[in-house]
Amino acid sequence: MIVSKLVKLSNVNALRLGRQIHFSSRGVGRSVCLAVRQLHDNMKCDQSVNANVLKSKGCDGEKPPEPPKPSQNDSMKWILGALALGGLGGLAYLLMSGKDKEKCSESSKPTTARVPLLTKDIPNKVKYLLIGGGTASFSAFRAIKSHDARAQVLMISNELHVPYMRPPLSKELWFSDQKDDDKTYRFKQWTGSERSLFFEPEQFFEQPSTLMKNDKGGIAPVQGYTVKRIDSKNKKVILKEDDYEIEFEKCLIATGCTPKNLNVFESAPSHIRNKVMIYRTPEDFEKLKTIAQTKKVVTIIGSGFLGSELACSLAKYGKPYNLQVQQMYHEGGNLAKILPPYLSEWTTKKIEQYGVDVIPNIQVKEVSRDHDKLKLLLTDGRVVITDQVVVCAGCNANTDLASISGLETDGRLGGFVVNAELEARSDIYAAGDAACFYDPLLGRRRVEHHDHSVVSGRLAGENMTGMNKPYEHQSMFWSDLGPDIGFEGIGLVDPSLETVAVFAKPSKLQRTTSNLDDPPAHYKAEQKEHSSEEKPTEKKEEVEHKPKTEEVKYEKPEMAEHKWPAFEEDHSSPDYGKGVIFYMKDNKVVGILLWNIFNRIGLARTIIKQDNTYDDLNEVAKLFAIHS
Ligand SMILES: Cc1cc2nc3c(=O)[nH]c(=O)nc-3n(C[C@H](O)[C@H](O)[C@H](O)COP(=O)(O)OP(=O)(O)OC[C@H]3O[C@@H](n4cnc5c(N)ncnc54)[C@H](O)[C@@H]3O)c2cc1C
Repeated sequence: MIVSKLVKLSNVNALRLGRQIHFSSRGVGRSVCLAVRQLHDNMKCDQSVNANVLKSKGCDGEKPPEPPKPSQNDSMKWILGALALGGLGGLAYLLMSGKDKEKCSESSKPTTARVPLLTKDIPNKVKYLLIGGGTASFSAFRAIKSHDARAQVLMISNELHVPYMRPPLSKELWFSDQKDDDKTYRFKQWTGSERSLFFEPEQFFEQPSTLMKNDKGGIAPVQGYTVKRIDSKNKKVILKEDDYEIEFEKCLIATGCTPKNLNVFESAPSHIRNKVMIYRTPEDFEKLKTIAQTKKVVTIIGSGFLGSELACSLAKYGKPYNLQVQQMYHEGGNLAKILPPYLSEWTTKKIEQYGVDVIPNIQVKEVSRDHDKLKLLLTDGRVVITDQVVVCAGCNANTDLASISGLETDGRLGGFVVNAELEARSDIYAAGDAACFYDPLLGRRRVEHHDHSVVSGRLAGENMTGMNKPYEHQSMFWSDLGPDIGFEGIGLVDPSLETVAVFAKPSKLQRTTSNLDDPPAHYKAEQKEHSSEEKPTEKKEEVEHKPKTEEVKYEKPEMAEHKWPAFEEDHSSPDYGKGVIFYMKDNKVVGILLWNIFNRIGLARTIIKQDNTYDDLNEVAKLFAIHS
């Protein structure tokens, strides 16, 4: 039976070309097959152009509270805190720390203190220095350690956590059974086993004060400190807190990015700003969870990955609390900057079925306070009342230290400009969200995805040990939206490019089974440096590191287990259950999105790497076994 449909393209202004491709399938109902070829305008709809940055951790939407300054007072507080732990000075410590709590009752700031409390306990000379305590930095550490077994690595982070991964913050953690006071942030992985958000437990890490004494090496995170400048000539970094200087031989900049806010909120008074947040950290997760349990309406602004994932997760999490979840954005549909318009439209309908009130094609024009709620006046004249706004409007690369350090940033893409070896200046590298790198195959790029931070961090780490390898391994990304949508992408996934798509109906059973048996490639990415193929060929001295109490891999949880509510099937619209979307440039495949198809990202990577022109993409699509 041959069933084919031509997709009705909507909101496409120029040069549209629709084409049907027919597939035969022996199974009844298995082959709604479709291919669309289109060339359309880029959707120019970034709500947050010129938006300034507002960090979310502060009380009442103000700037995040600074961790305590390293002063005599700190020492006193620390000593009193220690006494409190011993049960002797508890009251005194509580009195001191209670001051902060009072000042900032709605704050999502971390509760731990700066490590170390005084900069004198930070080594002033190290071989490897990492700026930023996120995924890219930690991946660089692993690569350095596997090539330089006794490496002593100092990591400086302005967060008060040891390194952790961010993706579960908008997905798995919302479905976890963890108790509200469990700060290990445990969640269920793909295989059903549990793990923590943190890559390694606290005891894996060295103290900064003892790092240089440990001849077996290790990594010491300096937490709650900001690097304000790099002196690239004299190879040292200068801390913002008290101008403390640290010399290095090799330095990595992996400062990530900061979520954007919107001018309409940023310019509002604090009694409005305290009901507006951005979302990036475990503290933001905690804060939003409490709001979801206690308030009536949460409004998410933004159509991208984060906004869409959070909307779906909140819709499910908030059901027992009767939470109403709204998602509004400037674009015409969810993920409009990733998906072709017809697929974005279809996804939007699905998200509505999950229980999210989606309001597309609008911006917030004005905001005011309505008793204990916010009143949003939209550009189409509508008024929306909400308890909390969560702005998910993209990210700005953290490049504050660039110009003062004589480092180039990319005016168009943002981020520190680095070459294919990820080097910005001699012995200074950049990786992760903050790096604007040269991809020899696809040109200059900046990528904000977990796997990219793993892959680029690893490459930078290897090159810091002298490997001098170019960027060759294409990273991938993924997203999960409710029970019916999961996808993985690679390369240039940009709907302003010409796209060709082939779809078939999904088989939910197969998805579940195959995922459990063979997790997709991205879950293996983090383990890759431990695999034999990645190990250096020359013999390295074996060095025992601190005991690992936990496996480091991150595996995607099985969404089917989360018992999403059953939805009415909508038979009136096409079913884009499962398919492959090719993104084309100069007749070559430069990006691939695998829609509800898993474990095939390696094949997609190979196709992009081959850099071929294809006469018939049907044949290429068949390689992905979309009907099996
Ligand atoms: C909620 C959420 C969900 C996500 N889900 C996905 C997903 O499903 N799939 C996917 O592919 N990607 C996802 N991402 C994106 C992914 O997590 C990021 O691309 C990744 O974390 C980037 O890693 P990084 O190390 O470059 O930056 P970060 O993780 O941001 O780390 C940078 C660190 O540097 C610190 N820092 C910044 N400036 C300084 C300074 N001057 N001095 C000291 N420290 C500094 C920052 O505070 C931060 O701790 C998600 C992101 C978020 C927020």
